[in-house]
Amino acid sequence: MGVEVAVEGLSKSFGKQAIWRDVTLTLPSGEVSVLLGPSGTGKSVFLKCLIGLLKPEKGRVVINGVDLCSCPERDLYEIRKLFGVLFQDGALFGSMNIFDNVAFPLREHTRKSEKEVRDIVMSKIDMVGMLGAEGKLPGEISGGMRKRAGLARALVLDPQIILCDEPDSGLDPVRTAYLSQLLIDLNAQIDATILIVTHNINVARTVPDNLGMLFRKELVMFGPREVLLTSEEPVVEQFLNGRRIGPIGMSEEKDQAQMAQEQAHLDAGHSDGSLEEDMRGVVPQLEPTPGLPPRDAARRRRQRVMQILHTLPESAQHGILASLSRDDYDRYQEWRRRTTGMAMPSGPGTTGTATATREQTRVSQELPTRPAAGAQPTQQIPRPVAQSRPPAPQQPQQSPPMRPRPRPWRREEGDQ
Ligand SMILES: Nc1ncnc2c1ncn2[C@@H]1O[C@H](COP(=O)(O)OP(=O)(O)OP(=O)(O)O)[C@@H](O)[C@H]1O
Repeated sequence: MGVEVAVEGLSKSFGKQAIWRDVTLTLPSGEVSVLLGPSGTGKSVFLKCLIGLLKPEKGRVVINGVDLCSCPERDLYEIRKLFGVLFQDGALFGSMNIFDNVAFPLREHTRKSEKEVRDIVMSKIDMVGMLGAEGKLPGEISGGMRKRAGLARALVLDPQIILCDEPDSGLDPVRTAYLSQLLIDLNAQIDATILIVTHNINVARTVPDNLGMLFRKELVMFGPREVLLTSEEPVVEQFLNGRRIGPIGMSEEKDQAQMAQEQAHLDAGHSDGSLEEDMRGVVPQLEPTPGLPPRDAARRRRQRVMQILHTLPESAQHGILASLSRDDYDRYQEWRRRTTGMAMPSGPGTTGTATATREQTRVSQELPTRPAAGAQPTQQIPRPVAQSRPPAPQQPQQSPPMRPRPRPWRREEGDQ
């Protein structure tokens, strides 16, 4: 299983330029997380700090009890072996064929025989669906194939943590969808902790268990995907919908005068370049391809999130509950009544949602029989960014009864 990555109070600057400060988040073991953020907010810098390529001024990155920011070089070397990194451009050696590119880390860092190297390399090339292309040079294959070759190379040392820097950059929407599926399939097969940095909204909506965003040199939020996907923070709404109207400008931030000018332009009936449709809301998460094992991380994550459900904003609770089957909902309801004496918010629990899977049918055995000691949200709860709004209710018993939001993805009767 992948390992947890705990980031505590991390701050990074280059000279006088602060990139971000006081970033705290946890990548839960084996789960898939996505980090969003406008260009230049320091997402790539964050990945480099996680792997110890850049040194932050403050804070800790703790993996297996070792702080990468302060440990001796030899410990850092060992910890780095846990990582596989997919760089933005694939970072393949142009003069080597795909086989040799993928074999490179094995030949550099292990003493495996050529027979062993061949077996491992071919299995990873197979995993990313590139059998037959191993003799080609990077210049002879498409951008999407280069990404997959880069992924095969990232996998070759059996990493427990995989970092992907904009895996979709330069790919068309269809290739991006295939790559998203590949990442979920990989997670099902190897249960590695995965962090993806991207601007791609479809990837953000459909791939991760957890979702976060960097903006204005801060981590705006990080937590279960439903929190960000249902957030009303202006920066999140603007980013997910790709609007010009909002706090993000061409050079990251705008001043009030520019915001007023753009609003007047919109009020005058001009388009701001976005679609009418609101891209917020929880849509079904990708499932592993049929025939692959279910994702263990999804089961663990469900259990974890159900324990912190009452601490999440109401709209996120709706999104989470809506994805449960009736049985799962009833089971959780019973557990909650038994352990807290509180009733669940009303709403979901109809059978056969689109996210009800063979795995979800097992959840009834998996929900906790008692709350985990000191169960806390593992991540930050959203903070107001550009505008403040009343805080979401923290205790379910204080919440008004919830009405389920429309669930366009709910399965029709008769669907499998
Ligand atoms: N080694 C470096 N030395 C000085 N400044 C750097 C260095 N690396 C990155 N930066 C600066 O840090 C800032 C954040 O860069 P980064 O590449 O992390 O942004 P990003 O969010 O990944 O952007 P994009 O989405 O466009 O890829 C930029 O202003 C960049 O110029």
